[in-house]
Amino acid sequence: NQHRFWETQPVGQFKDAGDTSLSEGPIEQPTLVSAVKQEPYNLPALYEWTTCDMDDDHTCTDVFTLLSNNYVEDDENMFRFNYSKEFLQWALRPPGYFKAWHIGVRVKASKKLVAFITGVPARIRVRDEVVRMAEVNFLCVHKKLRSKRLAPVMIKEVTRRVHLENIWQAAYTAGVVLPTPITTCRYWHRSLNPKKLIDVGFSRLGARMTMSRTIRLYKLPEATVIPGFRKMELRDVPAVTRLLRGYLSQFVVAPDLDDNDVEHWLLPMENVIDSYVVESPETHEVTDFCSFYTLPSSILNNQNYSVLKAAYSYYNVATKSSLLQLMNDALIVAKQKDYDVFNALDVMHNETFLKELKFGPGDGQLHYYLYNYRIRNALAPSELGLVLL
Ligand SMILES: COc1cccc(CC(=N)NC(=O)c2cccnc2OC2CCNCC2)c1
Repeated sequence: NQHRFWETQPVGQFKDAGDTSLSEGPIEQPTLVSAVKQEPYNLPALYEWTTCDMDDDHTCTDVFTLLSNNYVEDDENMFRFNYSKEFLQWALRPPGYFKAWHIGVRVKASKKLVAFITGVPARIRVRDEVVRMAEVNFLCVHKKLRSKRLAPVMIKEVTRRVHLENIWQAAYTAGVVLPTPITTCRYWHRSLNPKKLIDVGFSRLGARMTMSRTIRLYKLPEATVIPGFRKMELRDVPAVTRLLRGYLSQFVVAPDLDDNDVEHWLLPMENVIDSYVVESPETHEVTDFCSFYTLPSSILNNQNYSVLKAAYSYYNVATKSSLLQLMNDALIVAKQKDYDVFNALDVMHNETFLKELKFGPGDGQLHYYLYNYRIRNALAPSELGLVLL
């Protein structure tokens, strides 16, 4: 009965797999917003709903602390995602966001924040339909409250609040298999600081490899190589939007980004999002673009280090350079900025550079899901053009 909850939801059900009579698209039709349940779902006695105002520093600190101590860990419980406050404010306040979708659960007596779930609005294209969706993320229940069936009520509550805004679909990811993934990605890691990665147990010294040989293997040039490679600026937004829309149009599922979205999601912010363009020295045209976001992980028990500084590949478009050369420059910049590791999923055209740039396969998978939208056959990761934070 581990999928007891998901069998009640409008998502692709395992029993429907292979049923070609089921059409692609919404599973349930929208209702009138006035027909949506107006009051929040019931919580267990001692708890209350709270809307987390991410503009308020104290609330932001409460959210940061809950996630820092209770959010996703790797399969061996050696690392835990440690999103920064600035990152959370960026991730949760895109154009058109709803404060009501930043949902917390507090202990009535102490007001302690013990659970969290969020949605942000996004326009996601599925084949040639642009669908208004919620990107649901940061579902977290305090370690001491697990198995109280809080997660299903958190999911129902964010769904209810999304319905109140007349939005009927959602996109989300998970490291676990739920009904039913639209695609399953592998994640890959490129060592930048192999000595630290081996010391903290993230990587292991290769067979017949010495530490000095390993350090040499992952060594990168001090400076980027592509002429005209520079940090993205506000004036680049229209060109980057054009590049991105052109590139993403080839994927089955991808965000439908306009200038406003690109300005929010891709303008560089220190220790949150890094974005670079290649401006042709001859024509001054912007021909390529690469980006990565900053998501450190707490190292749960190591004498010498407490934080793993990790970069996560975001959106990259190469039209004049090769994607290989462009990502090599991204690695060089990440190394310059003292990142320990550069992570990427095998989505979009990423598998064309992973092995050649010395990425190694991670030991887990990331499953992508759509809520209330059926995709007839699961996609290959290379058909997916969506990266969630
Ligand atoms: C190294 O520290 C970790 C701390 C917690 C979990 C994991 C493994 C893991 N689950 N990694 C990913 O999900 C992952 C690997 C590569 C790229 N993006 C990823 O996840 C992103 C996107 C989904 N939301 C979390 C961040 C690693």
